[in-house]
Amino acid sequence: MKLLSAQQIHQWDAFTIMHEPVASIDLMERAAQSCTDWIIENNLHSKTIRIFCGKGNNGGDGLAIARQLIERGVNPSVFILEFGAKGTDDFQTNLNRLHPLTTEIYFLQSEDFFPEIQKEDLTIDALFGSGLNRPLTGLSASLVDHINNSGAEVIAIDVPSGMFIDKSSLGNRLIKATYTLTFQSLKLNFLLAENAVWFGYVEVLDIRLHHAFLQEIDADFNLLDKHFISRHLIDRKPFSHKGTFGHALLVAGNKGKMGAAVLAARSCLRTGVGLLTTFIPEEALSIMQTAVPEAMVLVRGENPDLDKYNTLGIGPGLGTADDAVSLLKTMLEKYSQPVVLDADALNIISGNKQLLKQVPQGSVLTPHPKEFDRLFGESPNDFERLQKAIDASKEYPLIIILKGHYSLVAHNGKGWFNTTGNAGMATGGTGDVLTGIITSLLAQKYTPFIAACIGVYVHGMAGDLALAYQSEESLLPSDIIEALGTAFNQLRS
Ligand SMILES: NC(=O)C1=CN([C@@H]2O[C@H](COP(=O)(O)OP(=O)(O)OC[C@H]3O[C@@H](n4cnc5c(N)ncnc54)[C@H](OP(=O)(O)O)[C@@H]3O)[C@@H](O)[C@H]2O)[C@@H](O)CC1
Ligand SMILES: [K+]
Repeated sequence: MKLLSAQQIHQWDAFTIMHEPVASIDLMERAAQSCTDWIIENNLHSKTIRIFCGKGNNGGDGLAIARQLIERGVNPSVFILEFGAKGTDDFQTNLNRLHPLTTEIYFLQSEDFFPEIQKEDLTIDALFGSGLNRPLTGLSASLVDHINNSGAEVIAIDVPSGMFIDKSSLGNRLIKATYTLTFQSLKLNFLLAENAVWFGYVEVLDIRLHHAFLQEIDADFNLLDKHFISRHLIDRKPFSHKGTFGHALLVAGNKGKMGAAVLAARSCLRTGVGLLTTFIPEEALSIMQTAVPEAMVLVRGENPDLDKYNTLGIGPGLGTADDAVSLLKTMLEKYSQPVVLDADALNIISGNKQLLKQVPQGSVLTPHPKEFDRLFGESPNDFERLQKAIDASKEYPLIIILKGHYSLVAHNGKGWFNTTGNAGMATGGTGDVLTGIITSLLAQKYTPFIAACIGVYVHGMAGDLALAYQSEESLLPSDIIEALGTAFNQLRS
């Protein structure tokens, strides 16, 4: 699923108007109707409702919602923010349609006109939508403060006012929404942690924009979906044998950090690798052989023939001491197939940036935001970090997974967001599980990009499935590993 920029969203609107065809005012009516229906279905219409409108089409939506609520026996009051601009045509038409039905329409020319809002009221924010082109100031900003300070629940129409769709809103004056009803599809702004406190619960309302438009446009960002993942799973043929599914070498673990190696080994095996060898410190031999009897073990100091392996997974629990640094250097010098680099492997590279150039083409890096910043430099906000990940995927022939609530797979200058997973997964060890999964997929000869996509998706999906018998508090990385089987079964069904 493509994620569109603000400009593309306006083009989609125009495309639908031309090709359905539908009049612009009727498309607004449809959008407003989906909001009105949602408000009634969720039983929010019994509250005192105050609708705040700008004079663009977002405000037009607000006016249409007001009329539709009146037609359903609800009596909202409407407040129109006067900020000098002339209303759009559809705003004006809806204002004309509303006038005969109510006297509760007020124009806000200064703060003196702001209405009192009780905590128990419901406010609808239709001030600014995707047409926002600069941060809010003056009267608009004061109105946003007034609404936020009331403590009343807020439904933001399309986007919380003050929030940009496709650039950072950090430091902007923003409506703090309880719910955001956004039209047709998720947008980039809803995928970033820095915006999460402002948009509340997000519901995507289908307003039947023309699907043909999506085939025509090129999007920089996409959402991974189940269909895409299922389509790329390779069948396990009846006559296959363990050699068919590759041999992975997992370079992981150090004193006090063998748990990371064990988790990565177990998730690698549960993802279907044919053979797994772990390359661990000698003193941890019995830990690994006991915890993961399915894995073979080589101990550090031995000199493995790397050509035997279809891929390497390097990093979980490795540490960053000198022995780990020289081990990573040797691996990168000797091995030329795509590998997975995580955790301490990334931290070592941050301290030895020249190593980045030695990482084999097609390798998958899985940094969390802090690791990413150490590798590629700090960013003032989430949008810039995202852009840096995209830029790095152009500069280096690598796949970069920027981990987060919606992890981003950056490849060849484009980004794919993962949609599975939950807050319970924000705990130590889940990254090791992901490394094991992707290492396994690479060994099975998935292309690195597909391995990264399937990896993040199935990892999050297993985390979601594990919530059937765990809570977000109690979820452990081992539960994710246990649920991998169900996740793969569901993806193949
Ligand atoms: N596409 C769809 O799917 C559908 C979209 N629909 C709806 O249309 C909405 C988009 O409407 P829109 O384009 O008229 O823009 P909107 O956000 O109302 O802003 C209005 C004007 O405000 C101005 N302005 C900007 N920043 C400002 C600031 N800081 N302070 C003060 N003024 C500022 C700027 O004008 P300017 O001042 O730059 O001339 C801008 O043009 C969309 O979110 C959705 O609700 C549905 O009805 C149908 C289906
Ligand atoms: K809004």
